Amino acid sequence: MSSHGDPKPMTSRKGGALKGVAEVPGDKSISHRSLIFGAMAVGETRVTGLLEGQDVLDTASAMRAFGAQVTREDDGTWSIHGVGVGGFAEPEDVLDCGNSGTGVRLLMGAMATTPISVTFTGDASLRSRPMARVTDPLALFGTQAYGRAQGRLPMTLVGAAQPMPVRYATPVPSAQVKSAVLLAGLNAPGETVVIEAEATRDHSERMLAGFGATISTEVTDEGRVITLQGQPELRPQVIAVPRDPSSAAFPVCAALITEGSDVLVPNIGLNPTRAGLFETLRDMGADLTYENPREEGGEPVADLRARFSPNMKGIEVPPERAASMIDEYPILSIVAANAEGQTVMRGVKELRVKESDRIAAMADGLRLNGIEVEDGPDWWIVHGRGPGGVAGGATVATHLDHRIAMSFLCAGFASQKGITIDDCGPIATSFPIFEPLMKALGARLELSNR
Ligand SMILES: O=C(O)C1=C[C@@H](OP(=O)(O)O)[C@@H](O)[C@H](O)C1
Ligand SMILES: C=C(OP(=O)(O)O)C(=O)O
Repeated sequence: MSSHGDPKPMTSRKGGALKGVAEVPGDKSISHRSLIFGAMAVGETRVTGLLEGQDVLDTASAMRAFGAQVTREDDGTWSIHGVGVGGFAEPEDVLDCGNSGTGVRLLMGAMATTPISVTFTGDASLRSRPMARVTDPLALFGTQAYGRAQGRLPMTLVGAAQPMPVRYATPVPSAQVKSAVLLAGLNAPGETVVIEAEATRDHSERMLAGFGATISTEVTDEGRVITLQGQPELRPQVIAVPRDPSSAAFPVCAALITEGSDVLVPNIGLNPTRAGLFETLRDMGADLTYENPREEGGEPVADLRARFSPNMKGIEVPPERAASMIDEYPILSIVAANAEGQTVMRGVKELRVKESDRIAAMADGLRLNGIEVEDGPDWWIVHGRGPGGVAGGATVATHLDHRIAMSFLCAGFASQKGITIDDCGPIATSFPIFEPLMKALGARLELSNR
């Protein structure tokens, strides 16, 4: 939904320690994929723990527009009656994917090899993001795309009537691009191959195998070579969505920087393609432990315990770790501001094409609140001032970006004068219970008057 209400400024302030158990919502990436793969299976897929954030709800609406039956039961279980690979109907209206890059790019892939026309749009943030990274490889299947200049939404895609399978090496490290090509490959005869030089989150590969597709990954000199056999019949699944490590990052990091804190964040997936932030925090000297480590649904899972860590040191984040923590750099930079010394983040130009230019948005907000930041096209350096070193006192522009909003609210808990963000509305895209969850830990958050 691109209709976004009036901006809602919010202020966070230093209160007491954060304490308690933080039960964060379901994983956003796995939630989108549960709905999309469920809609492409034949029969009923049942999903528990689905993230009911706006991004995922917009994908649910899109699946209904494609002809799948998607319902939510009173106990919170979601039921998807799929139409099968190649079975999508042509939506009668424009598909509004709201704020969600994952939603729009995966949906483009999913319809690209079915002969229907679909027009996609989104909010002001999504309309400014690059789509050619997806429509270029989809053109190899025979899909046509007509959008605004520089491949911007709104954009109409005409699915290929006689798709050819594709072999494609992704030029950017992006699970969205990889997944779009694999989804398109589902309805192309023969083998579709995606090659990625750097490993990105592998939820599509794992879930497609679970739905009965023939898919394999081989690690070669070129990188990861993923091969999918086209035109499978996908079998419906029962899916328990694990909790989102990208959402867990907020209570974890808030606890590390807020004096006296001790927070348990149970049941977080530690898939190595997602867990880079937690390794980085431990490298900085964070008191972050993995309790009760176990396997669930084939994924490593643990309860994260984060305690106030007054001795954290800035580090050079290994660039090869970037893809496994790409959404976590904004909150990492807040931890970096509360650590001693420089934190250097390189190889992160993808941050410039997220919901906002995240390097610019974080650098601007940190500088306004008393922290020195240097930045270049694909790198930035935060000069930490140690525990409690963020002065605060300024209002930060969040640019329709949920992660910028949550990061600065967490910064406020450990700041001297508090921090105001111009709009907390976008938080509902990925973490609709952020405010009550943080307040239950003892955080001071209040809607501010304009
Ligand atoms: O595939 C996914 O579910 C996602 C992939 C990442 O985007 P890119 O593929 O653009 O890096 C990430 O930033 C996004 O939040 C979710
Ligand atoms: C980049 C993100 O999401 P998307 O690309 O789906 O909008 C995110 O959630 O941080």
